[in-house]
Amino acid sequence: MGKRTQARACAIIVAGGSGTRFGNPGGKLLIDVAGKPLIAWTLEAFDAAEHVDRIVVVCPPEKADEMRSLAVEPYAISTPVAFARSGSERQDSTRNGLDAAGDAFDVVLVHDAARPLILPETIDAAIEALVDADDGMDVAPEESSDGRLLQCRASDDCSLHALDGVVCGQPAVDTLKIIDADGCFVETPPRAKFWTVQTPQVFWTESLRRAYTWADCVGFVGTDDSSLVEGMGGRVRGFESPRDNLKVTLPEDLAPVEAALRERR
Ligand SMILES: Nc1ccn([C@@H]2O[C@H](COP(=O)(O)OP(=O)(O)OP(=O)(O)O)[C@@H](O)[C@H]2O)c(=O)n1
Ligand SMILES: C[C@](O)(CO)[C@H](O)COP(=O)(O)O
Repeated sequence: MGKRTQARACAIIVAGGSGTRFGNPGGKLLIDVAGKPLIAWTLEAFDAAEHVDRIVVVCPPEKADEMRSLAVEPYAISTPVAFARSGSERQDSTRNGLDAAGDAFDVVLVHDAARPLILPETIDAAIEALVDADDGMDVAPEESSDGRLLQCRASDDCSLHALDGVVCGQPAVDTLKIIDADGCFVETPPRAKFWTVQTPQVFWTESLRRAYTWADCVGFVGTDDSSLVEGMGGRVRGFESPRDNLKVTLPEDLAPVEAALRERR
């Protein structure tokens, strides 16, 4: 039984990047931000989320002890935390985290360790949005316009759920441009067709597993996990969440993140 829903949920916190664009030699996830290691803020948010039953931190094996002693143990995190080995691409890290999650969880959430402003209530609400989408669902077979199966009744190859995943993000607010090889603008597509998305990205475990199997078969590499589920023909919806869920990517990202965390304290 989950802490509050009937769905058991495991959070996969991907923390295996090198932080090249941030530029700190030891990486960015253990730097002090508003009095705590950056990743400790992220872990505390998942610990405080009522629906998260387990946390898997995916990082280089030689960093796991340091992460545990600096960012887990000092913060009295009560949700069980396990560690898994990261891979060379983010997608490899998620795959390893998914393997480490095991078979006991109905739902998995993939979250960038580098997004410490995530709120427990956003995490819980995103899980509820996925689970509640099944209420009163019609599981009649449904096909997309190009004939891919989106949803069906009982079969090994398709989901019994209304949605395969929900992804935190927002409808785009800026005007978007398509560029040519010289970097010149060639088109301004209608903004209403776009969302910008972040993490957490929440999936039924079996849907994300099938998506990773599909991606391995066809050699698909995406910049987020949702793109694998979309690619296999799954149904994913955006979950509108606070805009301040910034990823610490560049050095200048630190000041607004630190200010927001200090204000929360
Ligand atoms: N092989 C990788 C690459 C990235 N990540 C994680 O994915 C998240 C998003 O990546 P990003 O913030 O872009 O981090 P880095 O890959 O570390 O940054 P850079 O590209 O500048 O090296 C981060 O929490 C990062 O640790 C990961 O677990 N494994
Ligand atoms: C998954 C992600 O956070 C969605 O916005 C993002 O794509 C990861 O960042 P990266 O720079 O592509 O690793």
